Amino acid sequence: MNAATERKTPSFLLGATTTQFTSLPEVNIVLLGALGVGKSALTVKYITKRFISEYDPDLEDTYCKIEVLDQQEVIVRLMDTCYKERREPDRYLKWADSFFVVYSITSRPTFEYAQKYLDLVIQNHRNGGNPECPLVLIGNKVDLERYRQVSKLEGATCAEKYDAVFFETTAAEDYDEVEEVFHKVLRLVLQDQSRFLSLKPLYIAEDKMASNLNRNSLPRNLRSHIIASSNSKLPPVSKDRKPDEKSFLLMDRNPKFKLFNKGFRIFQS
Ligand SMILES: Nc1nc2c(ncn2[C@@H]2O[C@H](COP(=O)(O)OP(=O)(O)OP(=O)(O)O)[C@@H](O)[C@H]2O)c(=O)[nH]1
Repeated sequence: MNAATERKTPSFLLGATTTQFTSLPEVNIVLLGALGVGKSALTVKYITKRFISEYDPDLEDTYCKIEVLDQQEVIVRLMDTCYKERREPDRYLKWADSFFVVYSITSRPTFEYAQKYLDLVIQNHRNGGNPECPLVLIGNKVDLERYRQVSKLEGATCAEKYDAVFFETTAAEDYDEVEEVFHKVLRLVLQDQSRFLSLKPLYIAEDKMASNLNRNSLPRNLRSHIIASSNSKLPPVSKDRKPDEKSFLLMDRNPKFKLFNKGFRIFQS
């Protein structure tokens, strides 16, 4: 594949590995939250501008999109976790550059559940995770205002407690709102990455890089800028993942991917 064709790759790639885009900045986002809060809906809305109404709650998927943000192309990967993920959090805790903890404003239990995820991420920060990694609390389903159980103030107060960025949004309506949430967070992550690069310029000859550079001494979100390895780009796979759900591993070999393997029904918004 030459450089010209590389740029023609579709802007949304289900679970793509992205060896061909290694010069672009990359941001990995993990979506966490209780069953049915809208993690998949927000993911698919951001990737495709469409709203899903059906889903398989037992599946985890990773999506990739080449985003143009402030005239700069950025590789954005989203890991849409399933509720079983709290059983083996290390996989996504190490992979993420930002965490979206989602609850539904129509369900107080999901708000309480969200706080368990916030605790988990904070704990990870304390145990050596990147404390600059933006933590984002999202109250979803604001289109269902009449069923609201969690006030905006409660959401904002909770976010403040965890030093998280707070948004209320809906996957069911305007795409621009969802896009804005992602863009704000991407800017935060990218600012952090560029701050690090400006502090620690790397003057390492390319041929010596792989042997001399201690990849683990860099923040996790910068490692992929230094060493291009297709396997390092793959998100770790949940042990709960069903054996036949390997679409994201197959992506490099089959660019004519199926759009979704969750059996989503998609409606144009
Ligand atoms: N009205 C409304 N419905 C939503 C919204 N987001 C998601 N839904 C619906 O809520 C249900 C659950 O959404 P999902 O996106 O599958 O939720 P999830 O958090 O991924 O759930 P799991 O995969 O089970 O963890 C689906 O029927 C969605 O169509 C929203 O913003 N507004």
